Amino acid sequence: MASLLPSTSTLLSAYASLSTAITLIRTILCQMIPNLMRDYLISSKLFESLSLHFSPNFTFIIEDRWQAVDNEVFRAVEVYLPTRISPSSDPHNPEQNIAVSCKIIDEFQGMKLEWSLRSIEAKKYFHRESRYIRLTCKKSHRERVMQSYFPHIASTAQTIMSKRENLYIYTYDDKEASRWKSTVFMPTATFDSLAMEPKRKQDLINDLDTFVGRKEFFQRSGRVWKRGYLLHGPPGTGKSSLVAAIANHMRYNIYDLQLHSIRSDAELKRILTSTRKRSILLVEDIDCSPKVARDRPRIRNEQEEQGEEEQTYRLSPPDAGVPLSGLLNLIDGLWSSGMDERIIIFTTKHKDKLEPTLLWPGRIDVDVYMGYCTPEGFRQLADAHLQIKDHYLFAAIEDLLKKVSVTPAEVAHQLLNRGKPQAILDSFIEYLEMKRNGIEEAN
Ligand SMILES: Nc1ncnc2c1ncn2[C@@H]1O[C@H](COP(=O)(O)OP(=O)(O)OP(=O)(O)O)[C@@H](O)[C@H]1O
Repeated sequence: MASLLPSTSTLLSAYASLSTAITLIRTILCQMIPNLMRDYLISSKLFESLSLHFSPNFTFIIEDRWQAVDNEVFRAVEVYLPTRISPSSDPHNPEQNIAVSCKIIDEFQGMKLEWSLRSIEAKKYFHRESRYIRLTCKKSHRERVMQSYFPHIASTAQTIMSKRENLYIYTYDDKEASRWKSTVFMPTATFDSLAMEPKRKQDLINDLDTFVGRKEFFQRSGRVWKRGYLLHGPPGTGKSSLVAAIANHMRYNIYDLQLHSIRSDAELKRILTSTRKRSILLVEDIDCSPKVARDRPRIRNEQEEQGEEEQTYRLSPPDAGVPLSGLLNLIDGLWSSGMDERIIIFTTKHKDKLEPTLLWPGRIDVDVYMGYCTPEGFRQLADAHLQIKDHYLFAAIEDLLKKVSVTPAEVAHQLLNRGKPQAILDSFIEYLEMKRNGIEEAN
């Protein structure tokens, strides 16, 4: 089994030259490597590279995780290397794996670079297999590797990732492997297909675009490079569709965080730190988040005092997740320690039920209300579903929409009926009239 750890004697003999090398590398990093790549390198455990003192070669070790956090350098290399294996490998598939132990030779600016992927089996059943990548080059090339080759890998990987066809949605799997599980996500919703008041839609798009381009602004002003959105409104008004449209627009993957499936703050911290940059952390229906977890002993005491049967208490799961406040505190702390370039989206059907702390400035930057279908929204939906921009029945429909609360989901459902536009619109008018009569009867 491969081991990352050199023997004590190797360590002692290598120590002097290694510490000099580390100082040198740090200097090179600070002076020559672009910010983005420098972040990558510093966050990786690159400085722990093992260099045999007398060897003409220098070996970098890049681990897949560093202090329980996914290593961005490892990720970039993982995306870059398949493009060096064969022309037939699909550069747009970020999940394409490199075989363990296979050697890949790359050439860059006259340097020969030898890569190989290794894995270390889990020693205990609750450990995970870890992987690391070795890059060997001539010792004399080490500086150029740091100065030019790693930045080249970072920019190539970033280009590939931004052009990739697939987006991924990650869900946390606490039963199988206690890690995020990815599924290809093909969002059909786009900003074009979304029924939303045009100005609000454009403002939102501008806000997202501005966010991407403002890394330096955030750094200069000492602010953390992240953006928080709260989407709220009744069911079926397009909150999930808007999340998909945002992911589509940004080409960001989504991490769908189900608070009830997390057992402790420590677990939450671990999985949050294993999310990747340029992604959306989605926390849906936050008004339903498990607030009871911390309060459970108190609830039990109250129940016991009230003489309720023990069975009532047992109906609630033994460990129903961490409360939203725990998530918020953790996110504040993590974001201020380098978990930047992320979007976090909260959704709720009941903004009024939210803990006021969630709405603190800095946590939510943009508040988006998704409401019932407006005449303008109806026109957008009719265009998307029936490919018609105008019709003599629109006036009657728009008039009814001002009197009846109908969600865009209901409208979309009605417009999906089969038949000619005339028949579909007639039947939609009937539907609206029935709803209006229902409301009037109830009144
Ligand atoms: N604003 C909208 N524009 C276009 N389509 C919409 C809109 N709102 C809803 N829809 C349609 O209705 C379906 C359900 O909407 P969606 O799941 O996005 O609503 P939601 O507000 O997230 O609902 P919930 O709160 O119940 O999760 C969507 O798949 C889409 O077809």
